[in-house]
Amino acid sequence: TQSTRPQRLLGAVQKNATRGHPRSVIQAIDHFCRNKEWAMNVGDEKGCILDSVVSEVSPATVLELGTYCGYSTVRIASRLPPHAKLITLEFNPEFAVIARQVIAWAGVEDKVQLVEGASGDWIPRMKEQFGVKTFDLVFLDHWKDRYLPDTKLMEECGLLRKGSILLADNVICPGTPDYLEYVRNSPRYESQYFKSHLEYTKVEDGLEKSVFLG
Ligand SMILES: Cn1cnc(CNC(=O)c2cc(-c3ccc(F)cc3)cc(O)c2O)c1
Ligand SMILES: [Mg+2]
Repeated sequence: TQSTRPQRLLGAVQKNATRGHPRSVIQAIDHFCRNKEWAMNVGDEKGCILDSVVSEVSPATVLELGTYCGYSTVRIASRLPPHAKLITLEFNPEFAVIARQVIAWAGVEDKVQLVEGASGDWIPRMKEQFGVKTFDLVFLDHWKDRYLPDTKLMEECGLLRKGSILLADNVICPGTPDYLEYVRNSPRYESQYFKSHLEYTKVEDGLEKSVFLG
C-alpha cells in the first residue's frame, strides 16, 4: 500500500536524524522538504523567527494549535526552560500518529502533551483537563479560518493574561485576513508583522506576533 507524505517524512527523520538530538530532527525534516517533498512545516526561515520569540518569552506554558508532523513542536520544546509545558492540538489522527514518533525521536516528549481533537472543543476544557491557568505563548498554525474564532474563545475562557503572546503562522500565505484585521485593530492587542517566506519557497509569507494587553 502507498505511504503518505507524513510517513515518508518520519522515515527521513528515522534514517537521517540522531535520537535525542532535536536539532538533527529539524535539519532532517528541512532537508527532506527542500530536496524531496514540500510539506507544510513552519520551516527553517520562519522557524528562526519562532525560535527568537520562544527564547525572548521563555514561556512556562505554551499552546500550539496544529501539530502536523511535530516540526514546530520539536523546535519550541527544545528551547523551553526546565519544567515548562507545551500542549499541542492536532485534529487529524494520521498526523498525530506521525507527530508522536517525531517528538519521541527528538527526545522532547517529557515537555509535550499532544492532544487529538478539535481546538474549538478543547480550548474551553484546558483549565479543568490540564490544570492550565493561562498560556504565556500560543503558536497558531492550524486551519486558517480557525485563528480568529479560537482567539476569541481563548479570550472568553480566560486563557490569556496581560502579556500573553500570540504568534501566528501563514498570515499572508495561505492568509488569515479576518484574524489579521482583528489583532491589528483591536485595542486589546499590540501587533507586529515579521516578513518572511512560505516554507521552502520564495513566496512571501510571515508571522504576526500579538501581545494581549488584558
Ligand atoms: C489539512 N491541514 C491540517 N492542518 C492544516 C493547517 N495548516 C495549513 O493549512 C498550512 C497550509 C500551508 C500551505 C498549503 C498550500 C499552499 F499552496 C501554501 C501554503 C502552509 C502552512 O504553513 C500551513 O500551516 C491543514
Ligand atoms: Mg503553517
